[in-house]
Amino acid sequence: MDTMTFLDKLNPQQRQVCVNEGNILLKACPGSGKTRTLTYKLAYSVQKYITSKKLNIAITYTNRAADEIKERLEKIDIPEDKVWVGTIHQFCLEFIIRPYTMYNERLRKGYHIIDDYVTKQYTDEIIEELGIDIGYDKPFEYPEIFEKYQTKLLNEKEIDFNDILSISYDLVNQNKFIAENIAGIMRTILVDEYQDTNELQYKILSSIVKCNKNIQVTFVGDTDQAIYGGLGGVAKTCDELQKEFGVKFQEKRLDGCYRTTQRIVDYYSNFQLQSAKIYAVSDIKDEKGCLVYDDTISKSELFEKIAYIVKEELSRGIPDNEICIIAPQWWLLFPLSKKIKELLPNVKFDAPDITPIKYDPMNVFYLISKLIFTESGQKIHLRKKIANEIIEILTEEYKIYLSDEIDNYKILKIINSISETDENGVVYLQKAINNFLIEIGIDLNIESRLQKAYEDFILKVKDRVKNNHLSTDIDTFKQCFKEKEGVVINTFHGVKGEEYTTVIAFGILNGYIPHWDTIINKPHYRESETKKLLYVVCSRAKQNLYLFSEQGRTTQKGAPLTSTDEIVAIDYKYDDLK
Ligand SMILES: Nc1ncnc2c1ncn2[C@@H]1O[C@H](COP(=O)(O)OP(=O)(O)OP(=O)(O)O)[C@@H](O)[C@H]1O
Repeated sequence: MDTMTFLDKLNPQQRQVCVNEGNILLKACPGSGKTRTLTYKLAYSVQKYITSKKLNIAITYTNRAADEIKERLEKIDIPEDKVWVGTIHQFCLEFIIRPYTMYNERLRKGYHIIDDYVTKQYTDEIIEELGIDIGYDKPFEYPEIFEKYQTKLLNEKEIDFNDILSISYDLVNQNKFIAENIAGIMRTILVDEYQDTNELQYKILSSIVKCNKNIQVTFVGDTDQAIYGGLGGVAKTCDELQKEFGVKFQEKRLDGCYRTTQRIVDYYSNFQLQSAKIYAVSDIKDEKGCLVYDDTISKSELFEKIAYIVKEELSRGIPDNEICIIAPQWWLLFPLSKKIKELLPNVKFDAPDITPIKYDPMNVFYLISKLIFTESGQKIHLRKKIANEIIEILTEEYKIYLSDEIDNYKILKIINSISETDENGVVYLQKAINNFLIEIGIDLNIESRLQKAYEDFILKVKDRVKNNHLSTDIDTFKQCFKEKEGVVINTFHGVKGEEYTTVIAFGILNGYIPHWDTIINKPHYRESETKKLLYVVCSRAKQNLYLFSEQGRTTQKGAPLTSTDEIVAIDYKYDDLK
């Protein structure tokens, strides 16, 4: 697509941000087109410097957001070799850790990345060994737990997600040539949801930018949506960014909300911390839609009511992927997911975390599984990329020697020749992975680190199947890798940045939102944290919003949970729930 054609799809303020050559801090309200602008800015930079080999980088907070931007870029036909889109952890792995492994003592002899599942396994073991009761505290608030955990990782040659950041920072900070090399291949760095960026992430990026002040940096976000403060997210000001990066930043804003009706905007403005009036500018701005809050429904009736709402919305012509059901935590969604599938057997559901295999593109067994469970004749380009990634992880991270004849072609040939031998997905997965490894010349009995990672992976799959009462047929496994489709079931945090015609949220109870940890340990942040999360939740809806503080849930000791104070405090004339 020609450059001008896609810029036409932006308003003048958004277009200005796209064509601006300086560094920008863009702050704006939900639905104002921040992600749209960032995507087009990326596309604009590619088109403007079409003959340049330099890369245009977009850093997103989640894998889902990265996929969304990639899809949008695909639609406007942007050459993919000029852009890179992914999370900060993927950025660090791809541009810093993998190419410069030999410059880090800890990584040099091989390493592998563990996820939060293994971290929890380790911390649970350590807590038991130490015999301490941590209550609602986070394990790493106890230095003795943290120390033992670190020793465990060192012994196992493992690194976790935090290590990815700290090792990356050490690499770019202690070896100027690494930062210079990376800076030399980049043209732009755009960061979405910047309010959730932590100090270390800013430092990694600034170490690179300081080596090439021609890199154009853009931070995009909304401080009212800063829901990861607990994980160290900091929304820096323009001055702070200038100090950190050593270059000038201009602050820019976008006005108007393209997503939502004015009624919903006015409602979620009750949770806004900064008082700036938001105007709906979409075609549906004057629609009444539906705005329901119910704090009388009992827990036992809730799932049937939600199923009824979904059915009604579908019958009114709302597409399934325009409806989402959300709750503060995954464990609240497992029983909902099971029940609603029974109640609405003909409706498709997309529950990204209620699947046997967790999305984890940095895990070699996830990548092998993806090749095993997806069609061999489709998306050949992507399959080749995954095969290359598998070779890279095995040789670079696990330091396994593969014979010269193992290339992406051979990997795909082996995977494609594996036939379905078992109806049980878990058994088939194990057999297929083992066959594959034998065929490429890897003996798990010799490669102990790979064997441990394999066992962790299979254990996690089994746990997920058991805990979520999932079916083990092969189709359930194939489903994990299908394109997103159906009514979305996700957490409040998981739908950040997304939008749906109808949002159905439940579990709005003191103890869940705000979480006990906030109520007990950080009471002074209680109001702001709760309001920010409710602001994010309600601003996902384009037209219809159903909120529930169901009755009948209790604490572990049996005390009833009450409706979240911050929503009860709102004086609003809601629609009746039919
Ligand atoms: N200029 C525009 N014309 C028409 N639609 C627009 C325009 N700008 C944005 N939109 C649409 O408005 C919706 C919200 O845009 P986007 O997701 O980029 O907002 P955002 O500011 O990133 O929101 P959030 O802060 O909630 O993540 C999208 O459907 C987008 O396509």
